[in-house]
Amino acid sequence: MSRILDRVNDPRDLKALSPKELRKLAAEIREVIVETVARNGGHLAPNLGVVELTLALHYVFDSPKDRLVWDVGHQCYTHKLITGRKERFHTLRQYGGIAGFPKRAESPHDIVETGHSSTSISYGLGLAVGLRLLQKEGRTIAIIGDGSMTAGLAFEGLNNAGHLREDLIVILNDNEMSISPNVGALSSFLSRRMTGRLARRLKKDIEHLAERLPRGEQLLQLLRKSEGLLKSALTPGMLFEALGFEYIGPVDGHNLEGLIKLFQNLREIRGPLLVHVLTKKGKGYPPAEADPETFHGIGPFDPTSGRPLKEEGPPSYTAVFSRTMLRLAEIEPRLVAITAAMPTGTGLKAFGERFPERFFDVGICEQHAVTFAAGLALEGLIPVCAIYSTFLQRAFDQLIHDVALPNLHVIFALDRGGIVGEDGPTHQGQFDLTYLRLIPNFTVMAPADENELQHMLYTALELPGPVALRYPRGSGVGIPLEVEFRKIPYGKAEVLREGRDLALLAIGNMVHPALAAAEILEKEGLSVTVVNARFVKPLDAELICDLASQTGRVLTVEENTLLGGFGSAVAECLADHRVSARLKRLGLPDRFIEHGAPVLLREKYGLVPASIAEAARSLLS
Ligand SMILES: Cc1ncc(C[n+]2csc(CCOP(=O)(O)OP(=O)(O)O)c2C)c(N)n1
Ligand SMILES: CC(=O)[C@@H](O)[C@H](O)COP(=O)(O)O
Ligand SMILES: [Mg+2]
Repeated sequence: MSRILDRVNDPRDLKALSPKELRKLAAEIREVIVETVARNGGHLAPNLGVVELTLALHYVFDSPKDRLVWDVGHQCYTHKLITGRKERFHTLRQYGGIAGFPKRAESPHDIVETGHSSTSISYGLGLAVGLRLLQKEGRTIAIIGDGSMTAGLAFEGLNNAGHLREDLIVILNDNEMSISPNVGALSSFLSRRMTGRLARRLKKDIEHLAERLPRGEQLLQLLRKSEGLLKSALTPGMLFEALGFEYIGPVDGHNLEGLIKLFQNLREIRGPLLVHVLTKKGKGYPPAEADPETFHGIGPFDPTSGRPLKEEGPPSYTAVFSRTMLRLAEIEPRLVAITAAMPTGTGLKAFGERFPERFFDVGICEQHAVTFAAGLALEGLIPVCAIYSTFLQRAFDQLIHDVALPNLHVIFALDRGGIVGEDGPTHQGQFDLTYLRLIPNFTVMAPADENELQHMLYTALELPGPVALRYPRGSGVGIPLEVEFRKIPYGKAEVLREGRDLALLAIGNMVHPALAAAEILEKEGLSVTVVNARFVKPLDAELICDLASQTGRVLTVEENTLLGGFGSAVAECLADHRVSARLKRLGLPDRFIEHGAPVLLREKYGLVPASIAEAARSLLS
């Protein structure tokens, strides 16, 4: 039987479909999404939750003339399927295939590249003003989740849009979930249950007050009459209306015909509008509905059972970080932990369960997380801020101004440093060594393996000022974890193997590939010194200069942009100490790294033993 999806090559094709056909299309789309994500991995639950919402938006609005801006963009699969990409959808997130996030190069329907949250309202407002000033036709619609709405940036956008009174429609996709259950006062405010309770409590308080006032009976009667008004004033609308938005909702985000009618009506309304849509994360696929956190972003799984196809292997760096935090918390009562809405991804969930008083999920608020940590440090606590490398970019000024300038002892655990893979350019942790290295007072470390990670975290507890340690996504190297914690000597690199011909200086997860490269070269009669640099800042200048003088040839390797990273630090060190040596730097080029399996990307960018050996040969020739 032919699918309705086969007849949809462009959003305009939706208009020819009956309500029944649209509902069937939604079911077909869910099937394709489940099947594809089960094979390739991806963001399943967020996408299953917005199938009807996406169809209704594309049915009513005229994309790309009307600008649909998806916040984060992790929920854009239905959008991709109906905007001419269904034939290539099976390549989702694979190297050379369709990206998991909106991508301008893929389609004119993808208005911006996204991956980081909470940008849609600001982007949308800019687009709306641009359309008006340049007298172009079109409406702007920003679709933002309740989790993403917790960020300051979203409120900066709302505040400005309410002031400008611009034609901007904000769709708040409220599923009461971030990746984990959504947190914070805003989340409670949005929640319908709280609204009812709050309304009842407020009514009781006012009645109590009225009883004690002169002419209180009259006031009470008035109050009883205006009960409906009071209730509506206490819906989430109150907040958005105060910010200058017309509030509509909450409405059922899975009632396709209802959504279509609503959007048709409000298409004609001008000014800033906020439509509060209630959806269910994982809708239509029972395992994802039951456990939306696991199915938020997932690797390949068995679609029948919903069970992940787990690969056996060493524990991940995240798991080792998680375990070490639990152990350190037992010996250091001042240790506290902060996550910006990523308790599971960063491995801090276990810490939160074991030490709820010492754990803080601040929402998708990296900037706040960093300054909040600074406040904790000012009072003498030792905060560990665990934030993915890519998301810490958000808090660059907070790192400099709020933490480093007052030289506060905050520890930054940067997970997902280097290549992350299938999430692509928005998520690669390719800049951290560079953006941290340039900040005064910072110590910047990267462990060679999971065992060194635990020792570095232990060491970080006693180092002065801000300390960052960055480690990669995925499995460790398989090095057994020593039971006793050990201090890493401050600013000291470690010589792992000695040789005459060349000094191979590696940082972080490039240390083991460097050792493997040295093995290859040894078989060819070339003798290489391999150094685990451990510190990007302070650099072990003495050792580096000695080795450069002895061998005359230095090869650096890092999984970071070559601009201003570890290799640059070595080049500066040699220049500053007037040591002349032939220097070659391996690392990521000055471009955004595309999506694809990490093993393919490392191969492509020359960060595997064979390429490191090849670079060493060319330096020696
Ligand atoms: C700046 C930033 N921090 C963290 C993340 C990781 N992240 C991606 S989606 C997400 C949850 C988003 O929740 P919500 O907006 O409600 O969307 P839902 O998945 O519930 O549809 C988080 C924390 C991110 N993408 N960007
Ligand atoms: C959309 C988003 O930003 C997150 O869901 C991210 O994809 C998680 O990445 P990990 O799978 O590496 O935790
Ligand atoms: Mg949500």
